[in-house]
Amino acid sequence: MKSGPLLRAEGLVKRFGGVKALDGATVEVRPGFFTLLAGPNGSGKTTLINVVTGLLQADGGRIIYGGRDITDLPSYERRRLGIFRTFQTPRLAFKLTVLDNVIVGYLQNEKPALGGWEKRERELADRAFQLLKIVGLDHMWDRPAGELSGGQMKLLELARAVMSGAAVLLLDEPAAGLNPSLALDLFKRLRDLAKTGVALLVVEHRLDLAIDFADYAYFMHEGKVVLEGPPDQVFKNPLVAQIYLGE
Ligand SMILES: Nc1ncnc2c1ncn2[C@@H]1O[C@H](COP(=O)(O)OP(=O)(O)OP(=O)(O)O)[C@@H](O)[C@H]1O
Repeated sequence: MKSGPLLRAEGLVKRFGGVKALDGATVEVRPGFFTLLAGPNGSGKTTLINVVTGLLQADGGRIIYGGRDITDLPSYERRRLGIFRTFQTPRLAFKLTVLDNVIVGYLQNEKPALGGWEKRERELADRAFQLLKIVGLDHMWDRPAGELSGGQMKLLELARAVMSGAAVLLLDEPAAGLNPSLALDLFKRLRDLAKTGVALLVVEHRLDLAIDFADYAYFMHEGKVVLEGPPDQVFKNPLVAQIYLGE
């Protein structure tokens, strides 16, 4: 059974002086779905993510999350409701272990009651370990996070975000700087993470690399969504080549 959208950004408009970075873009993300956001340089992908997280205020359109209009909510409120983004440079505690970095994600959000703490600790460690398995870092659980590679740090950050209660995760070019084989591995992990029920919206230039892993794709051009559908169909559409060639 397919679930409905958890978040819908509808008719978004964002201007920077004379530039319309977003010109009526509409996207939806669903729990359990890896949704791809592609398009050439300057097509508005990063701006869309910034508007959805509340880093930028939209000039038009609205954002509906879990049935609620969150267009005017500040970014920290959106985060509290479960809308997370990751940053280019992972924000980790490099001296703490990989496992503790995931657990810290939970503790940042909630302080369990003192009674029953030991049981709780066990549960949290189990949950954190499950997430590490999904992102392929379980074998590194007791190593300091600072020993991970760049790609692994990104995966750890995602596991921590899910542990912190992320329901929607927005990722801006997570595979930037990774060679194609590592990028494929990352996308496979992202697909597995989405399957746990989180809604992923991932900006990626290299549409062909993500095709086998994403469930749905949007293709943007000049602030608009010009194509959407199954990733392989979007990629095959002649408009994609035309737009990239015309860049
Ligand atoms: N803070 C800003 N001030 C002025 N113009 C901006 C700003 N941010 C983005 N723009 C402009 O808005 C348009 C969309 O930019 P955006 O960064 O969203 O595109 P993008 O698709 O993410 O591109 P890229 O793939 O290069 O990151 C571009 O023309 C860009 O120059």
